[in-house]
Amino acid sequence: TPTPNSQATSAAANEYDYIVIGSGPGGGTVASNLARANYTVLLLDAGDQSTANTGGQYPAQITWDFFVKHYADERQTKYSHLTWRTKEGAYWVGRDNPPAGAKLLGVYYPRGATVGGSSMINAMVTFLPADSDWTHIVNITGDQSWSPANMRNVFMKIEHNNYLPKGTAGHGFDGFFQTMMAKPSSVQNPGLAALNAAAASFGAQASQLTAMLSTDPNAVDPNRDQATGIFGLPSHTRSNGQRYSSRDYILDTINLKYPLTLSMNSLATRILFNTTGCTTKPRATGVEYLAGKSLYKADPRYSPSNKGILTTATARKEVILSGGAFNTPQLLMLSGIGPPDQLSALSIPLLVSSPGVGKNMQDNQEVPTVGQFPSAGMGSAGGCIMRKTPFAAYDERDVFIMQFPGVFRGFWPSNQTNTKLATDPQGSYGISLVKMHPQNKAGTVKLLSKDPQDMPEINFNLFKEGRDLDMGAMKDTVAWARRIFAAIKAPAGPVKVLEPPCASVDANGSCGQTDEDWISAQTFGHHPTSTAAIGADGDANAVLDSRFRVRGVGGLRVVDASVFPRIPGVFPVVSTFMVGQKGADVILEDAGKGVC
Ligand SMILES: Cc1cc2nc3c(=O)[nH]c(=O)nc-3n(C[C@H](O)[C@H](O)[C@H](O)COP(=O)(O)OP(=O)(O)OC[C@H]3O[C@@H](n4cnc5c(N)ncnc54)[C@H](O)[C@@H]3O)c2cc1C
Repeated sequence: TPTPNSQATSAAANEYDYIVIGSGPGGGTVASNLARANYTVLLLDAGDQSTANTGGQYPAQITWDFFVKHYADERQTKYSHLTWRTKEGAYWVGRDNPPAGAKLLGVYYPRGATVGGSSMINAMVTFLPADSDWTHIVNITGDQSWSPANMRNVFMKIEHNNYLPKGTAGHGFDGFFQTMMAKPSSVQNPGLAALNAAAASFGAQASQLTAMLSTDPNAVDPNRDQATGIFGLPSHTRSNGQRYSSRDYILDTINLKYPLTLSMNSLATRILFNTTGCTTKPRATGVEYLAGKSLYKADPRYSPSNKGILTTATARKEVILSGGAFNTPQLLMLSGIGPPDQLSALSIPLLVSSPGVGKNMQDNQEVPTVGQFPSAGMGSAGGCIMRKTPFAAYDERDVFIMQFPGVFRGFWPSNQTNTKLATDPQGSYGISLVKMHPQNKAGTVKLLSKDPQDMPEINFNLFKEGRDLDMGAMKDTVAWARRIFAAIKAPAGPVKVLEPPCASVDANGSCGQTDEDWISAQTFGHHPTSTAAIGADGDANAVLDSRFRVRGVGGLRVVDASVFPRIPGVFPVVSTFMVGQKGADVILEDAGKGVC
């Protein structure tokens, strides 16, 4: 455990140049960079430095268990892996016939709550967004520093590439963010059969497969966002495959004796303001937090007797909020910045009317198409597939696909007690689609109480907006996956398609409305973004300006996955590390200018 750096605490106790709340890819990067510029920084995280990461599981030591809604109506009850709390206090997962007296919690949605945030529990896929995601920010704000070319420079600045020859265009080799892409030496069935069928669907030959699986999807290429087919899959790992997260960057910064103080087990509860600190608007002056372990109710180890010790810290310059897409809007609202109706309903004094806080939430929707091979096989080929469907919103590729033995149906607590929960038969194989560029921006994070230890209500309101495009692309890809399975012949095949279930598939592989109902019930996600978004001057829903400043106050910025007006690409983590870097750069540019 690192000890606070002696330089960090200056004359006044608990007073720093900057205070950063949350140590994920956004906050961990911004805090480390500010400290590396020799400013004193306090980094608060509600979690600690436990290392219980067993790959794929979500251990209590490092995870917050959120339970979310996909819909506000009865469609919510159709998901087959709903989580319930039994009378005895255990988790029970399933849809039908829960134990008598069990209470429906919702759809399990884990988040990393530890030093390193969700970059400690995520799947580490490192996939740059489309250029148009950056151009969108330029278009709405006029800030050219968000141009795709400049954001590529930001990526090159942070990246420490471990898989390409040094000097490869568009990549960085001297940054902190470790990336790696394994190149397959051999591909075996059943993955080989699935990939060969996929390659053929793009008009490619089986002999090209190994080369395609080694193709860098993050290469700088003007046609990248149109390119479809099979690619390699980079991850944020070291050259030996070990996870690299913002925790590593934070600990390196501390070990190098930069003035970064890491305060773990510290749940921020409110941002403190001097209401006339910037003459006409309030100025953030510090943070109130509860010191103690497992204080948030999403922490599976929470106990009502955990009250914590109320503590304050002062920021001489600025406070940076990086709690992630659920907790950043919660903390803004607890601090009086948010939709006036919600705050007044909970008697929270309104500091700034900001109706966009907790709105605009987006997620990349996933769903597997499940086939059953005649014999079980473990041969996995890795890599990924990109498609462009007729429903592409921005005339760019719009669906990402992974395929592997076994089936990924989303998340549920591993310590659940339903012994009858269906398991997949031998030979099951999932072709999992991830819908990128979702058009639905109707997700919300709303306060349920003014108690900072409570979880907010999280509702993705799926398919409420842009249904034709989002659902159209997902249905189109399910039909494509059925065609892939149908193309696999002996000896690897034939493959029986189990899901989505269908009595009568049409010639194209579609099951029409039945597919639509299945997708609507069984889709899931884990990339929430955009709940405190950057937007144009004059847009009432723009919580931030293009320099991450919270509108209506001085001395407060948001730097995390909440800031994106549009969810970036198919996997948000690399974009969030980039935002951490960009955030630190603009804060340092502004450091001499005063915060008002
Ligand atoms: C299971 C899973 C798999 C994923 N897989 C991928 C993937 O393969 N590729 C990809 O690109 N993305 C993936 N993601 C998403 C990605 O990890 C996130 O988008 C990213 O980590 C968001 O970074 P962030 O800084 O916004 O917030 P987070 O990483 O969520 O970090 C927020 C931090 O803030 C702390 N915090 C919150 N509230 C408070 C408070 N009040 N006081 C103090 N501390 C607080 C939390 O403890 C946490 O450490 C995955 C996410 C999950 C959960």
